[in-house]
Amino acid sequence: MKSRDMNTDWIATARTLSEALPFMQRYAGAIVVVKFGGNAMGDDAAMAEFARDIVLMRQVGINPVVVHGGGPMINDMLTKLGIKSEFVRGKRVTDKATVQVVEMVLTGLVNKRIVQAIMDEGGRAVGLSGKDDDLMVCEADDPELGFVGRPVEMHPQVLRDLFEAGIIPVVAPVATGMLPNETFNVNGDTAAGAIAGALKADRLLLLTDVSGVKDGNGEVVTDMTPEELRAMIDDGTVAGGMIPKTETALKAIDDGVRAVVILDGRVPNACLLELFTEHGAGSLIRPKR
Ligand SMILES: Nc1ncnc2c1ncn2[C@@H]1O[C@H](COP(=O)(O)OP(=O)(O)O)[C@@H](O)[C@H]1O
Ligand SMILES: CC(=O)N[C@@H](CCC(=O)OP(=O)(O)O)C(=O)O
Repeated sequence: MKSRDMNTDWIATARTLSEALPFMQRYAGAIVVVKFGGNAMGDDAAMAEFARDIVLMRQVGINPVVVHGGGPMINDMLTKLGIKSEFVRGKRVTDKATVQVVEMVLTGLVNKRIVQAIMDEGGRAVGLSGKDDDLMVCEADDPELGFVGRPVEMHPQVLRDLFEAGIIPVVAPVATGMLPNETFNVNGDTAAGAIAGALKADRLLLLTDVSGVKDGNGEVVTDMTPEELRAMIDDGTVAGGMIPKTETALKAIDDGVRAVVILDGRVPNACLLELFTEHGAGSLIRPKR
């Protein structure tokens, strides 16, 4: 197995290592689900850095699960194939031809790129989709959206088995249905939330291409309750791709996830900054204590 020296740049970003250690101890044994959005992925160097963070999380005793997106990569392939695509409320309208491309791109190109990056950084990763071991079973979300799935049944034991074996699961948001041969395209945020909820995860980190949830003045709200976030969705402050993300956050908290963070995945060491520093990163959503 290939192995590289552990990168410790983030320690320079964290104020001191002594600041990070208590957080590392606090999170030992924790389940952290990380949604890695297509817009947050960046180039090979950024991918390697993300993978290094995930491997470091595992090395300090966290059980990370990576759930990825890949919207821009699906767009590229659909364009090459001359298939038009549109989004309604942040979700891709998905016909039969589109769902085939989605499965091909997400479970093939994108999933394996992330698995390989984690392996290159000295971790152990296994890629799967919602179809594997029936991890995520869906039904149609909305007739207007075609083969877009809403998770209705989760079987997360396969993820616990992988934790036990020291393996980092990397999940593509493609799912099976209740009927034979059904395939559903699931929004990556929705899939990450369903997985985090099924595992009652300690943290759900939603990595995206903005620094957090912004208020009407464009300022990132660093700490909010589910009720405050609901109000921002209802008054239209939250729009586009941020809608499924924030709806996911609210549902995940309802399902028993302790806290959700929406943060900029393009920032170096974003996950480590959030988990292992006092100030954290992005927008933290958690119930009032
Ligand atoms: N209130 C808001 N705060 C932050 N971003 C918002 C807000 N409302 C809409 N957005 C948009 O949501 C986008 C994030 O969603 P999306 O592009 O689907 O991300 P990803 O590909 O990472 O899942 C941001 O780039 C931004 O343009
Ligand atoms: C139903 C739906 O919209 N599915 C998404 C799945 C990928 C995804 O969520 O990618 P990002 O996280 O990069 O946006 C899509 O087809 O684009």
